Amino acid sequence: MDRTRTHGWADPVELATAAQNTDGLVFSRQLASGEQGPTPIFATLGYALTEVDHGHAVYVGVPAEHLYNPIGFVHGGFAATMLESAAGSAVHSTVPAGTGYTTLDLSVHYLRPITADTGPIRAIGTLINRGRRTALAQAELRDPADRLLAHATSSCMIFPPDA
Ligand SMILES: CC(C)(COP(=O)(O)OP(=O)(O)OC[C@H]1O[C@@H](n2cnc3c(N)ncnc32)[C@H](O)[C@@H]1OP(=O)(O)O)[C@@H](O)C(=O)NCCC(=O)NCCSC(=O)Cc1ccccc1
Repeated sequence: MDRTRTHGWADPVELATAAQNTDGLVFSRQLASGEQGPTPIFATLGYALTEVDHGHAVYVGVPAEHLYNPIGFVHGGFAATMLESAAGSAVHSTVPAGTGYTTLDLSVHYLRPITADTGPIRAIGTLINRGRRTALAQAELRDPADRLLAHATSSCMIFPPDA
């Protein structure tokens, strides 16, 4: 083996405790500023939350060799993971402190291959509908030329404090 990569991350239990006790938009902004994290999955794959507002979130990732599948390009799981994060954060930004949420489904369309030459990619998540118990969001994955690489829709379950 001649290729290696090292990375670090924050204690996931401390992160989850902070997430549960903090307003979703405030916590997401803390992740984006670096006040919280790095989140283990973000650090492991190499992407980060860069921008968040109510119902809107942007992640930036750098496709690289460590993300390749055995057939010569970036594994579809990387795109799906970034899209799930973006859609999930769009929902998370709308939940008050003490309210949990989790992804119920993720439907991904892969439109263009991603390689180490693609450059930094952005996953832009947008809230479509927010009910009391479920929320629907979408996310677009775009390359530096703003071409659509992949698209996802995702629904989330919301857990109010008394649920
Ligand atoms: C090819 C197609 C599926 C269909 O295309 P269509 O809808 O008919 O549209 P069109 O043909 O117009 O192409 C659109 C644009 O794409 C470009 N392009 C196409 N092919 C190539 C190429 N070979 N190389 C470079 N570029 C290529 C093409 O030039 C065009 O760009 P342009 O407008 O000229 O600038 C396309 O949607 C696609 O590649 N999606 C991404 C699929 C994907 O990444 N899946 C996830 C990873 S799989 C995985 O990990 C699973 C696994 C796990 C473990 C182990 C093993 C496996």
